[in-house]
Amino acid sequence: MTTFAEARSIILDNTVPLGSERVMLGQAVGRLLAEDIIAPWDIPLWDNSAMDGFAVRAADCRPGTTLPVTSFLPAGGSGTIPLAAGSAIRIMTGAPIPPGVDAVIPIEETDPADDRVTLIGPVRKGQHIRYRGEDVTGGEPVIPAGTLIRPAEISMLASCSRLLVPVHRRPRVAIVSTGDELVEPGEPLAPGQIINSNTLALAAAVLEAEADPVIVGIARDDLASHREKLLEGLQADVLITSAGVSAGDRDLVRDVLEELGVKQLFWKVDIKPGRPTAFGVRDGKPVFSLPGNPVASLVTFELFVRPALLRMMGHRRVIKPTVSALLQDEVKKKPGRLHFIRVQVEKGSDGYLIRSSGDQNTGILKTLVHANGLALLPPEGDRFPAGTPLEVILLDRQFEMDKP
Ligand SMILES: Nc1nc2c(c(=O)[nH]1)N[C@H]1C(S)=C(S)[C@@H](COP(=O)(O)OP(=O)(O)OC[C@H]3O[C@@H](n4cnc5c(N)ncnc54)[C@H](O)[C@@H]3O)O[C@H]1N2
Ligand code: MOO
Repeated sequence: MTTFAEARSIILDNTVPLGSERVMLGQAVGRLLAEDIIAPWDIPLWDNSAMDGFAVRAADCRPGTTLPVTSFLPAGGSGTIPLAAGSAIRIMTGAPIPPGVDAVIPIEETDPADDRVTLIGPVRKGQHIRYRGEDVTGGEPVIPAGTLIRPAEISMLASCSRLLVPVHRRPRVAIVSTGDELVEPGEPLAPGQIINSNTLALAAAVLEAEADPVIVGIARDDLASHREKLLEGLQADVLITSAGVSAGDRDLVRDVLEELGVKQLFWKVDIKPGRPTAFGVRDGKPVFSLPGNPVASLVTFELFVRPALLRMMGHRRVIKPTVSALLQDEVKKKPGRLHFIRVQVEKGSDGYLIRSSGDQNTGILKTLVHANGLALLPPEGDRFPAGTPLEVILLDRQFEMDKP
């Protein structure tokens, strides 16, 4: 059987970043830059004042000197009128430095009157001037391809007037749930039927990974319905199916995917939950077949699908790091498989502490609701006493935030 590490490397060996598209600057946050950005000009574009105050020639200035104020230069003023020797120009932060000026005196360091100003302290040549190009030189690479665009990158792109930003495409991720027993949430439930929670849960997981979910609907347990829905799903960049991948008589997913040209690269991974997971490709498109149990389907999304989506969006770091945490109460399992148990993580004074969030049966969804981490129980062990250090995947980091 495929090990967890093998499964993950098969998946990542078969996913590549999608091509690029151009998006409006205002929509680019959270995307991954697809090209290097080169500054088209110097930033700032001209010498300008760093303070509200007076533009002067340092050589004219001594403590106690009074200079006539000849004009006023607001930010956005053109700053082309030269400073006459022995005078001062009232200047605002951001206004261009007029010819002849070599220092700016902040208003607090002066004694201003209507049309003149008296200086209080000494003035150093060059003080409070922001020089052209001191931040960025035109032609300089300012943001490399592959960078996650945050508000800081938006600010730099705006300063370069890049209104259309080249970013990696977000994968469109088709979701097909399978099973005759499924009814959509809100519909009346006949005996034996179950509510299709996986479609919306997986769509939410896709959204949380910042990709675009495409809900295809439910494939019923017959070949025609499977063919129709799976073929529709294969039009997207990624296909995720839910259920119908274990050993049941009606588990048609893998057969129909094969018929539709999907090459299966593994089926069954040596983990719990999530053993029946299958993965394949069709013309380079990844196809994930996740188990139907709601817990197994979300855990396998976290372990296998999310890293692949991140890679497709251009992320270079795609695997959540694990943290080490001390188990607070004993847990047991059957030896043999790697288990991912749902745990509650908290921060103690000496590091992370974990305890099981409840019944670890794959059918128990509540335990996932109450969990904020998945702890790895190594295959060989069967008893993990309190105090055992375990690796934990943090599902969310809310618990690390401080309360006001
Ligand atoms: N003989 C074997 N039986 C099973 C095996 C096995 O290896 N041999 N594996 C078990 C494991 S582990 C899991 S997990 C499940 C996964 O099976 P499938 O992926 O084929 O899923 P189903 O059997 O169709 O459904 C399992 C379970 O999940 C519920 N389900 C299905 N779809 C949805 C949905 N969209 N929303 C909510 N819940 C859903 C379904 O009703 C079943 O209760 O197989 C074991 N059996
Ligand atoms: O592995 Mo199944 O995925 O236990 O529920």
